[in-house]
Amino acid sequence: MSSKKKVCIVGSGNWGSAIAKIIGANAARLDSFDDRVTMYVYEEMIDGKKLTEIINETHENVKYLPGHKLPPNVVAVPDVIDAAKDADILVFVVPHQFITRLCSQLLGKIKSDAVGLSLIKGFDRAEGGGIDLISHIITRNLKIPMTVLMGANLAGEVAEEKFCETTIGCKDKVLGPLLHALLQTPNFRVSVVDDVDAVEICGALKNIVACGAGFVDGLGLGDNTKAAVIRLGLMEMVKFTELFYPGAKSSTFFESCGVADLITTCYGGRNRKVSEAFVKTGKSIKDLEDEMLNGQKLQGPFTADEVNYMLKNKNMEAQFPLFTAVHKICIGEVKPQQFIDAIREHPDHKSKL
Ligand SMILES: NC(=O)C1=CN([C@@H]2O[C@H](COP(=O)(O)OP(=O)(O)OC[C@H]3O[C@@H](n4cnc5c(N)ncnc54)[C@H](O)[C@@H]3O)[C@@H](O)[C@H]2O)C=CC1
Ligand SMILES: O=C(CO)COP(=O)(O)O
Repeated sequence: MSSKKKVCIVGSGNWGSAIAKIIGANAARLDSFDDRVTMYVYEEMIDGKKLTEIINETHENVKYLPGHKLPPNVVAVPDVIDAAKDADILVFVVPHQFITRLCSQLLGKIKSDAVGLSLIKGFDRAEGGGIDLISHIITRNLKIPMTVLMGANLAGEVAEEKFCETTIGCKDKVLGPLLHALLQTPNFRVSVVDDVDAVEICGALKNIVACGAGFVDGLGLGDNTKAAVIRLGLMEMVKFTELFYPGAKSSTFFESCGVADLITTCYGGRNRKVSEAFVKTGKSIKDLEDEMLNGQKLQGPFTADEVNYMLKNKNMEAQFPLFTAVHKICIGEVKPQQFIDAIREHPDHKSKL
């Protein structure tokens, strides 16, 4: 890598724009980074004008993070290859359903010694009936080493610079401090751990639990019920990680990427909000996503589907009743009113004497 690292943010949605505020300001402030940060923007027209032009003229992503100025050194680029080709550090932050296509566009077009940081929460289906981590997909497709950043980070609050924490998963002792410097601010406190896969798995799975929390709210059940759903969801997250990714550290669940992200998403996230409306209105998740999120994308229902694909193939649905119920409710196979019945006999309720 060259001495001043060039950074490209691949994505410009709600979280992509919030993190661009931090990365842009730190890159301008710190000698280790090139001032100019490119941001790949999936082009769309807003009131007859290109979103990239609006961002470059007003320094505001008026669609996905209105009301917040991006640093002027963050440059919106509509072509992902132009945005990424010179970068030493690629920060991936698109809804997970778009990553495979983006990788195929970038293949062979980026620096061979570039490194990646994924902020993407989700999985994809793998051949053979399992699932793939998004960072593994990127490494396999682009042949670059990957790190991840996950945490209790609702984008709007991060953009407002309210105090919070986050977790970077990185095994490399040189790269870890560099990424820490690129991301940390007085109000965005970064811990770096080496349990990379577990950090990412936490970030993906909590979105399924958040849908369950939304069902609880839609059904008018109380805080105790939501706490039970959060706890049972956490137990399933731990079991899933232990079974399918052995070697993960239990301490990772106590980082921001674990229990803290689970809590914030189950109270303030989009998956919770849309799942509540799903119960109250009877409309489909897709229609509600379109109506309520102005182009932002839900990750929870897709993630529940991907996880269920694997659990079903392994005949293990019964061991994960909460993940399974959330999926079946999202696809309309089970009524939301049956959610509590689905977790009433949870395997975690057996006597532990
Ligand atoms: N929003 C949040 O509070 C947080 C989100 N995340 C994660 O970050 C990732 C990205 O989320 P957000 O930035 O919030 O995105 P978002 O939910 O705002 O999604 C909209 C973005 O998707 C882009 N898009 C739409 N169609 C596309 C296509 N065909 N190809 C490529 N891009 C397309 C849009 O241009 C826009 O940039 C997700 O995995 C999410 O779970 C993580 C932490 C916080
Ligand atoms: O991941 C998030 C907060 O850390 C955002 O969650 P939602 O996608 O449910 O808004």
